[in-house]
Amino acid sequence: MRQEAGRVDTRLNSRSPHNLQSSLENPKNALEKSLLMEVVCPIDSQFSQQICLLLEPPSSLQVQEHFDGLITSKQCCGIQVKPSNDYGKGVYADLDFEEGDLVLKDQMLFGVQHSSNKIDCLVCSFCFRFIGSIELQIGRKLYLQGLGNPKDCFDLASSDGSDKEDQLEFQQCSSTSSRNKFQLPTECVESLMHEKLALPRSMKFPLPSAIICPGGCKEVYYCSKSCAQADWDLCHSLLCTGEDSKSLSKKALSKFIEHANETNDIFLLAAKAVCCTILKYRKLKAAYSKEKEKNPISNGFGNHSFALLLKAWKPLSMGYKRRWWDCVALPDDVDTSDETAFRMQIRQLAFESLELLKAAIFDEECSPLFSLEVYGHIIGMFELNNLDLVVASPVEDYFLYIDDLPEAEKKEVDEITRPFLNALGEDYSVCCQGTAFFPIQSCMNHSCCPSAKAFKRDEDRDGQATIIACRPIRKGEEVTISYIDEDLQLEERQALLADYGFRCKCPRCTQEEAKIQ
Ligand SMILES: C[S@@+](CC[C@H](N)C(=O)[O-])C[C@H]1O[C@@H](n2cnc3c(N)ncnc32)[C@H](O)[C@@H]1O
Repeated sequence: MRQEAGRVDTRLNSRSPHNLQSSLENPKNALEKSLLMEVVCPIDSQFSQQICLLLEPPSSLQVQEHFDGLITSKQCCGIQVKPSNDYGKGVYADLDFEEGDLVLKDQMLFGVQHSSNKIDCLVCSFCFRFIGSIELQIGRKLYLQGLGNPKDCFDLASSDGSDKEDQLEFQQCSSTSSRNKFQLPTECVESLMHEKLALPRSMKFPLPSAIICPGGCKEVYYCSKSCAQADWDLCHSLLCTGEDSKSLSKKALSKFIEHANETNDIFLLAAKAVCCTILKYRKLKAAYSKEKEKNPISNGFGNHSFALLLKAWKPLSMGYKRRWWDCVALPDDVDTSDETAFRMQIRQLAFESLELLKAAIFDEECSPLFSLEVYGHIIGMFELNNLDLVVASPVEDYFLYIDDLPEAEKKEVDEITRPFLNALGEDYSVCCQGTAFFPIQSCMNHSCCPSAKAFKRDEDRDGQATIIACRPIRKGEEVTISYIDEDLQLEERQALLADYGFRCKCPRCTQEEAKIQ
């Protein structure tokens, strides 16, 4: 689903699988070469009962209780999640909203920045706020573009920004290609990145210092110690490739990450969901064991391990799910006659990813999470519910500010900043882009004449989803958004919505269909 940002272009639908097509064989060729075999995951048959229980849709009462609790804890007053009339659950207004009102600010459950976007923007890996400084953002981007290698070629050495001179170290990158038309001397780019060179008026756009990962992986950075800790506790302790990683094998983990970067970063998101459930399970188990020690005769659970796993899984159980290979949209360049082969390839790709993840973080007590069935449903949940993650760039703000300065002042400043703007070229305004799952927003149903839209305002500077009323919404009315570009013609809209598994019957579609008949 799309999320729009105030000053930047409409984002594309995150359903188009990142790098997926290039990583797959032509389905017809694959079928002819008999590359496609029905992969078998032994965990699927070994834990079939537990898997059914994990994937069982929650009852209306469980949905109501879960979301009432979530809405209260997040203080998202004004809305309710409840069973919708026709299709599962939906979001309803609990008070009147006027056009332009904020309906919901939703904190993501899991999010990732696209790997291809990491060269352009250095953001906090937990809240997705831009970090460092304007100089670091520009210098790092030009440096990495100069190297032509977007893959984490830099290393922030200082954790608190206290020793700025030593803040950046560089790992060797081999490629020398460049996207820049206007090259700047290497020393100049390095000075900027090391924050030895200050750009005029950049202090007007202060950013939080970059904090390194507590596990020492040098691959993720944060805007604060609290974000670093929260991410560590949520999932990163198992996904960190640094010295303090809690994974089984850092080498296996690196292989999993490499595979995801080369094929589809939705696997990184699925890994976060698996890790989060495992870590929650371990916490619940520790609390349960402590309680048992204090009170040995208490009854507790029968099969307590699985009951604890179900509890840890609860936030994920609430998301609408189908198997990824059943719901992923058929790419335009795949013929419908090749659909079966294409879906088999997607299943095979998910299995490859799962095997790599298993080698890195398998936990026997959480075995059902490593079944292809559960892994496929987690990815399918992201495929059907995710919103584009968009955060506007402060570098764009900076250059717009310079452009708006009074003429004389602008001339003076522009002399210094122009070479950097020219070197960045059209990419100067690239925003942070990724994909994220938002627990409350993901309950919103679609309409081609929606009452609200996902729209980032100027003040929205992190990865939270912002839902704004696009017309008055009365108390009790359903809050709907459009999953697609609603300016498209009826049949194009219906074709895109078919990928979500339904034909839209909103008043607009009904009226337009009636006109045709
Ligand atoms: C993002 S979820 C929305 C919440 C969902 N109703 C639930 O129960 O969790 C998207 C799914 O909801 C259903 N859905 C959303 N809007 C719909 C509509 N206008 N007509 C029919 N089904 C819809 C489809 O199954 C779709 O794949």
